[in-house]
Amino acid sequence: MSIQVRIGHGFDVHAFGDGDHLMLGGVRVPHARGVLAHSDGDVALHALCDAMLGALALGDIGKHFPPSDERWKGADSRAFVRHCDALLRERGWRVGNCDITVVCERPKVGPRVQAMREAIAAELDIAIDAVSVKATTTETLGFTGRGEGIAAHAVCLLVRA
Ligand SMILES: Nc1ccn([C@@H]2O[C@H](COP(=O)(O)O)[C@@H](O)[C@H]2O)c(=O)n1
Ligand SMILES: C[C@@]1(CO)OP(=O)(O)OP(=O)(O)OC[C@H]1O
Repeated sequence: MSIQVRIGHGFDVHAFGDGDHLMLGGVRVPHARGVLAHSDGDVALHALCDAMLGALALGDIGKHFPPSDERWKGADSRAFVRHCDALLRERGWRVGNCDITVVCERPKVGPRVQAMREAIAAELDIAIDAVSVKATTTETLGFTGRGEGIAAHAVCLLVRA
């Protein structure tokens, strides 16, 4: 009998830099800082991509979208998610559910969670109740606690498409 589920994990970090907004979970979030990144720096979607790729041992986001490639400069990270989803689907899989945790002191993520879930569910063409987005601070500890950057963890379960 063939395996019917696969699991993947992803983790990403971006340092804060100049700017007036973040892209987070495919949603524009006004903020006093931006992030330093080659693409739009959407840490939540980058972690999700790594979880999707990891579930099928397809490498990581940097392998598929090298930072040395000018095509990805300022890229909308939703395109990375779509590409990863296409890779899964052409192999007979889709995301069954995913769970993302954003780690930062600011901005407050809670008010934008629903919009992020909707954006991600739309990209993956799955039900919104299969997409979880959560947030936590690190109680002022570490680089996130000092407000130097933002991190995200993601896990996803793949099921047969
Ligand atoms: N950037 C963040 C961080 C946290 N939240 C919400 O606040 C709750 C409490 O956070 P703790 O780190 O003290 O556990 C958390 O459960 C989140 O709902 C947030 O919205 N944005
Ligand atoms: C997304 C890519 C695209 O070039 O660059 P960044 O936006 O810097 O993001 P990172 O999380 O470091 O992943 C590496 C790259 O694939």
